[in-house]
Amino acid sequence: MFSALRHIFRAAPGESVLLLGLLALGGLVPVAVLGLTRLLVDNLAATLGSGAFTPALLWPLAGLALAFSLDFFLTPWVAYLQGSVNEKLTARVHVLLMEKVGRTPDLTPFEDPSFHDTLQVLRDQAPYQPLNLLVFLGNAFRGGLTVAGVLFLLFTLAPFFPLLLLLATLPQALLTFRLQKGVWEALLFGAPEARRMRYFAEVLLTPEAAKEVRLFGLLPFFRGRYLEAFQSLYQTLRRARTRQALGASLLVLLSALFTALALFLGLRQALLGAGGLGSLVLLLQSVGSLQQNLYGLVQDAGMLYESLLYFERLEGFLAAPSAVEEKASARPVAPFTEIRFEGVGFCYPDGRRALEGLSFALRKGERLALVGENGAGKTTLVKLLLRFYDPTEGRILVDGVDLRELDLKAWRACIAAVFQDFGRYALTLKENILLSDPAGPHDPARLEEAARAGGAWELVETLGWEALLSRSFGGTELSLGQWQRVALARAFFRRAELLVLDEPTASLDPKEEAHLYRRFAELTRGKTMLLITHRLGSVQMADRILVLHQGRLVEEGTHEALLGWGGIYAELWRSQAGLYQPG
Ligand SMILES: Nc1ncnc2c1ncn2[C@@H]1O[C@H](COP(=O)(O)OP(=O)(O)OP(=O)(O)O)[C@@H](O)[C@H]1O
Repeated sequence: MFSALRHIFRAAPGESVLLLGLLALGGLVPVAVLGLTRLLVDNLAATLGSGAFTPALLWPLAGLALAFSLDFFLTPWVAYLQGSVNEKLTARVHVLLMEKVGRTPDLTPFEDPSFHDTLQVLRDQAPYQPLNLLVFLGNAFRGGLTVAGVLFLLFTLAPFFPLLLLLATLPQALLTFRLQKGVWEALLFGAPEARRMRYFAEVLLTPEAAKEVRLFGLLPFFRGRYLEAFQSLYQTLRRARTRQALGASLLVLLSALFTALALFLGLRQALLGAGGLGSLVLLLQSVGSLQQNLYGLVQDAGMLYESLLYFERLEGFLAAPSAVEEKASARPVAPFTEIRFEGVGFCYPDGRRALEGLSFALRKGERLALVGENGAGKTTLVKLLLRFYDPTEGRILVDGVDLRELDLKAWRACIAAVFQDFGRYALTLKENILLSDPAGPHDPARLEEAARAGGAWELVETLGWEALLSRSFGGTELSLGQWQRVALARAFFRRAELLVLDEPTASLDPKEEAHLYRRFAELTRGKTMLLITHRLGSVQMADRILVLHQGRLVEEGTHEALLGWGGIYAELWRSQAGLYQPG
């Protein structure tokens, strides 16, 4: 509760306080109406037949008129403030999620299905759970004040009235609380299905798979998968909701019984002549008002509970520790002379082994190529070097210091990379390049140098720096090879000591690829480079080649030495060279 309130106040401090004030005022209006009605009726009974409008009648009447108009006046302003606080609160929740996920230094959470599930639920419900919290918290607060005020008025008639009416509603309140929890848990429990539903819908609704969907006629397949997941989630939710509705209906009987008893006792008291006429009117009105307000309160409290659970879940998610620890006393990073892998092994969180007993050194200024079949562990090695994961065995030393001891941000600042699945951002061409160093400086000469290095200068000349690279936002769409040039330019724009290129030319045409590799010596002057590629023609320019096979380092040497060795590299080379031989 406290954490949810903290979020509300942090999101919109002034508006939340104002909202609370208006709600309190709104909560007291029905109590004032009841009290004034009683006064009016009692005073009317005393002056009945005189025909005179005495101040004793006019004051309560004016009070009533004021109370009714206050109620009308408050409604739009409460809605205004609720809307405004909700927008700010929703944005705050999204920013907190983005910050948490964006600041997590490693990729481990993405391996965990429960991380995706929780994130999905938190994102899906972000547009309405904060609003629910506000509305139901507001209603519960206002309803609570009304109920307390009415109970107090009833208490002045006889102490057993409030007691009976509480008995009529309390069990229902408790049951609603318990069952609401069931619905929420079912929703969370059902989250993997919800995530699958979203995925199957996205396959059909987004452009990524649009070509295959049409060519292979995949609509029935993915629609079917979507409906299967929906049925499974729906059954779980329906069971929980049925239990809730049945339980609440049964308790209505109990509630009716106690209310009837209270009414009977009230009438009996009036018949026996205890209290004035105003007291009888107060009792009759209070029963209706209490019924309505208490039932509303119970409903609101149940919904409020669900929202509070949402915020509890959000807090847990935000507080979850990361697998890659950033040391408070991290060592600063100086330009390195050697990176050494020492008996490095790695298993992914699902237990899959990707690397084993890997030992080698990468020296400053060296151009090292990594080759190996699909799944040999090349990309995993890069992920460890960038500390997206920590090795599960052995260590990586930078000039003798364990990578885990180094300041992570400063370490990453030394590295530029083109990943296999490089980013394609719906931003301008210029922004797509300068993203590798968003803090700048972004002088035109530096940008041009990077664009030329990556082979993207032609694009700049044709489209212009400010061209928006996204069809869905009304801009231009690039071909995959053009996107790869932009990704290369981005990597070259970063002032980095170490350049990591994972299949950097996979989508380039042969002319551009050859052009790039011919200029490599110039482009990587003064830098250390790690190149992963299946195109063995291009690794000849590397100073040294490492061959990985099933996660192990099996061969190491220059192109000529490895060819002479006659091992896996020579075999890969021969099979690739064979593709270009006639016959
Ligand atoms: N996130 C992951 N979770 C579990 N296993 C993974 C994950 N990523 C990769 N692997 C497994 O680790 C092994 C090494 O994968 P890696 O991506 O490093 O290979 P690679 O040599 O880069 O392959 P390719 O040439 O196809 O890019 C593979 O068996 C792969 O299935």
